[in-house]
This record gives sequence, C-alpha cells and structure tokens, in this order.
Amino acid sequence: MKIAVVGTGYVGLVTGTCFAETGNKVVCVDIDKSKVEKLSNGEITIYEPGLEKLFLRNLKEGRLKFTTSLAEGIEGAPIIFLALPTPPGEDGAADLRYVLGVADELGKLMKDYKVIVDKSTVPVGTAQKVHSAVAAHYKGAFDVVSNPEFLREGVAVDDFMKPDRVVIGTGSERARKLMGDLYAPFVRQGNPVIYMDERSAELTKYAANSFLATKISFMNEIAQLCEKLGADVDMVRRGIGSDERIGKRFLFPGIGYGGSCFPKDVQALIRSAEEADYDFKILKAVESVNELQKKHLLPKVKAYFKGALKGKRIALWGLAFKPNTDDIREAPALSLIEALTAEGANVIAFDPEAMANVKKTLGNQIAYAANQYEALVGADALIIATEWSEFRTPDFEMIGERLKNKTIFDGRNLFEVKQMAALGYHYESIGRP
Ligand SMILES: NC(=O)c1ccc[n+]([C@@H]2O[C@H](COP(=O)([O-])OP(=O)(O)OC[C@H]3O[C@@H](n4cnc5c(N)ncnc54)[C@H](O)[C@@H]3O)[C@@H](O)[C@H]2O)c1
Ligand SMILES: O=c1ccn([C@@H]2O[C@H](COP(=O)(O)OP(=O)(O)O[C@H]3O[C@H](CO)[C@@H](O)[C@H](O)[C@H]3O)[C@@H](O)[C@H]2O)c(=O)[nH]1
Repeated sequence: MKIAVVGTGYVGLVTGTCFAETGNKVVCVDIDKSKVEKLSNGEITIYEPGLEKLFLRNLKEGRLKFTTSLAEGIEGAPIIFLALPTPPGEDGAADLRYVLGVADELGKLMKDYKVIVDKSTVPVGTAQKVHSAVAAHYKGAFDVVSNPEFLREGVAVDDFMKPDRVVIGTGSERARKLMGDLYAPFVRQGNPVIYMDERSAELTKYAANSFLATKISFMNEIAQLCEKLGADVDMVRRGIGSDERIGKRFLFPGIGYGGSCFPKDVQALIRSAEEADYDFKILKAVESVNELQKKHLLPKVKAYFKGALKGKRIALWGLAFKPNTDDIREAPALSLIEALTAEGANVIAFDPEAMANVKKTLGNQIAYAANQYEALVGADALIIATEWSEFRTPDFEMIGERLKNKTIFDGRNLFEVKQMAALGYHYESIGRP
C-alpha cells in the first residue's frame, strides 16, 4: 500500500521508516526543504539507535521517498498520516495551526477517498476539526482517524515495531479495516489493537503521558521527603515497585522530566480541562513539582561552595533530556545551565550526541569538551544530568585526577553512595542519605 506521512520530524521519520520496513511504499512530506534534501540524500536528521540502518535500506530499495510537495505525497495514497508539531500556544493549549493548515490544503488537493490519520498528539475534538477543515473544500467521502503515537525517544524503533498497544479511534468501518491491515505486521506478537471512538483515542494519549509524568513527580516528592527524613529513595522505590499494582517502571527520581512531550502534554491537558470547566488539581501539582525538581541540585551545589559559585568551574555530563537521543527540548540540563551561569559559574559540558544542538542555541555561553574526562580538567565539581550508559561505569581514578575537588552532584543516582564514600568522593544525589 502507498502511504503518505506529512511532517518528517521525530515521529514522522520513525513512522515512515517502519511502515516502509513492512513493505509499504512511503512518501514523507515536509515543508523544510533542507531536511527533505538531506533525507533524500541518505543523511539522517535525528540520532535514534537502530533507525539509520532501516532508513538507509528502505531508501535504497525505493520504498521510502521524501518530498516538499503535499500533492505528490498524497497522490495514490489511501492513508495520510499527520505527524505535525502541536507545540504549546501562549496559553499552554496545543497549537493546532500546523495540523489544521495541512487539513485545509488536503481538502483542496483531494480527489478520492482517503483516511487522514492524526498521529500528532492533539486535544479532544481535533479529529472533528480536521474533518471540518477538509470538508470545507472536498465534498467526496473521507475519514479522519485518531491514532496517537506512544513511542519513546531513544528506543523509538522498538516501540514502533513492537508496540504495547495500538490505539485506533474511528467510527468508520472502512477506515478501521484499512488501519487494521496496515498495523497487522506490528501486532502479531499478541499486543492488542484497541479500537475506540476518536475523542477517547485523543484523550488516551494525554492521559498516558500525564499519568507517567505524575508517577515521576510523585517519586520526586518521595525523594524530597527521603532527604528530610533520612530514608533512601532507592529502597522505597524497590519496596513499592515490586507491588504489581504499582509496577517497577517510571519510578526513578531525578532532576525532573523533560523532552518534547511530557511538559507540553501535561500543560495542554490542564488547559483542555479548564476549557471544559474542570480544574485538574493533580496535574497542576505535577507541573509545579517538576519545575522545583529541575532546580533541586542547585541549593546543594551552592551550600557545598558556601554560596559562592562565581568563577567556579563546573563540569556537566549530559545535555540531552534523556540518554540515547540528541534531543534537548525541555532538557533539565538546560535549566541547570541557566541557574549555574546566572550565579556566575563557568560550565564545561559533555554529551555524546546532543552538543551540536546545544551549540545552536547556547553558543559560547558554556564551553564544550571533546569527551567526558576532558570536561573534568580543573573543574571544581562534576554534575551529572543525563544517565548515558558511558557515565554509569566511569574510571573513578581518572575522574579524581582531573577534578580539582573530588566532588560529584548526581541528578540521576548513577553510583552507590557507599562506594563513592569509600573512593573518597564528596557525593550528593537525589533522595539518598
Ligand atoms: N517526539 C516524540 O517522541 C513524540 C512521540 C509521540 C508523539 N509525539 C507527537 O507527534 C507530533 C510530532 O512530534 P515530533 O517530535 O515528530 O515533531 P518535530 O518538531 O520533530 O517534527 C515536525 C515536522 O513537521 C514539519 N512541518 C511543519 N509544518 C509542516 C507542514 N505544513 N507540512 C509538512 N511538514 C511540516 C516540520 O518541518 C518538522 O520536520 C507532536 O504532536 C508530538 O507531540 C511526539
Ligand atoms: O522513572 C523515570 C522515567 C523517566 N524520567 C524522565 O521523564 C522524561 C521522559 O522520558 P521518556 O518517557 O522515557 O521519554 P519520551 O521520549 O519523552 O517519551 C514520552 O513521551 C512520548 C511523546 O508523547 C510518548 O510517546 C512516550 O510514550 C512517553 O514515554 C525524561 O526527561 C526522563 O529523564 C524520569 O525522570 N524518571
């Protein structure tokens, strides 16, 4: 089957590549000319483990194409995925201008039946808005389906290929059949396709992200309490996570959640609730706990240096909002950098993949090291902001030789407290004695 994917960012590229991998002919459309040129020439535009190999194979074998022309992309494609940005508008609500703008264009271009699929994260009622935008120009039959995406950056290919579930929101039998056929290769492992109405599918996506963000903020508050009461959050985490009703995952405290999804989606659901005259109290707390958590290491660092950070050289390991990605959207490391530089500290950072993206936004406000150990030379302390696997088992002797003081502030609880004490480090982490 030929399918079109409109928007070739993170989700669009993974979606297009994975559908090509299962034998479909995929045309990806993007308004960004340079991105389309790069991708057409075999240059991948995001860092995502495992994606490049699939991308290059499908490009070479002619199942994956890129264009700036929406008309060319949708020609002969019965299914059109919209993987467009839905950033927060000024009031925090999802900005639908990209989705509805393309819907308007589609209405003008369509000549036959198509299924238009919202893969972007969009508020309840968007499928209906997309339908109206298309129907304003196109009078033939078509369907709009809500098919939210649950992939995580860093493991996106696996998440797409072996999804826990696929949610398809539609009231149309014709669309349901087409979507079911398209997803059949991905759900053979027994993971379900859950069919529902469009509005429930749209809300499912926000509910999933908001629930996960709630878990994280809850654990971050437990970690705060651990610090005050002399308990160890690692023990508490293991103690509660073994209860299947709670589950082991997403209970890791740290320096707050970041990324392109949780912050914006929590905010958008609060806003949607307000529009429906409902005050979503829990989510407001989740958001404010996260804001505080992003700055949680700063008072520890300041207290250690007796309030005087001016002129201190601080090494920072990790800039991406999580490991295995070069994405720095809403990365907690950026909040830390802002706070540290505002106090007059000099930051020298290293990240295995995200430095180029940070250079584009922060330029020479901070310094960049060629590797994790170079960042430490002459530094007064090391701060760890992202749990890249190469940071988990470092050479502590090399760290000790390079740092001016054997001092580590760990925002991701990578090391054992006792081991660090035995190695002679001043070591502070999150929620542990
Ligand atoms: N990033 C994730 O991990 C993830 C996971 C699940 C869902 N989502 C949701 O998916 C959507 C897309 O997210 P993303 O991270 O891929 O966004 P992105 O910003 O990485 O990519 C969006 C792409 O759309 C293109 N675009 C903008 N206007 C266009 C137009 N008129 N025509 C064609 N292309 C256009 C942009 O040039 C860009 O390449 C969002 O709603 C997001 O919330 C993201
Ligand atoms: O126990 C945990 C787990 C995660 N995080 C943080 O939470 C953020 C988000 O992590 P993760 O969910 O792994 O990354 P994303 O790629 O943003 O994926 C989320 O957002 C996507 C976009 O909507 C969804 O598709 C995914 O299902 C959802 O997990 C990161 O800053 C993590 O450091 C924690 O602090 N503690």
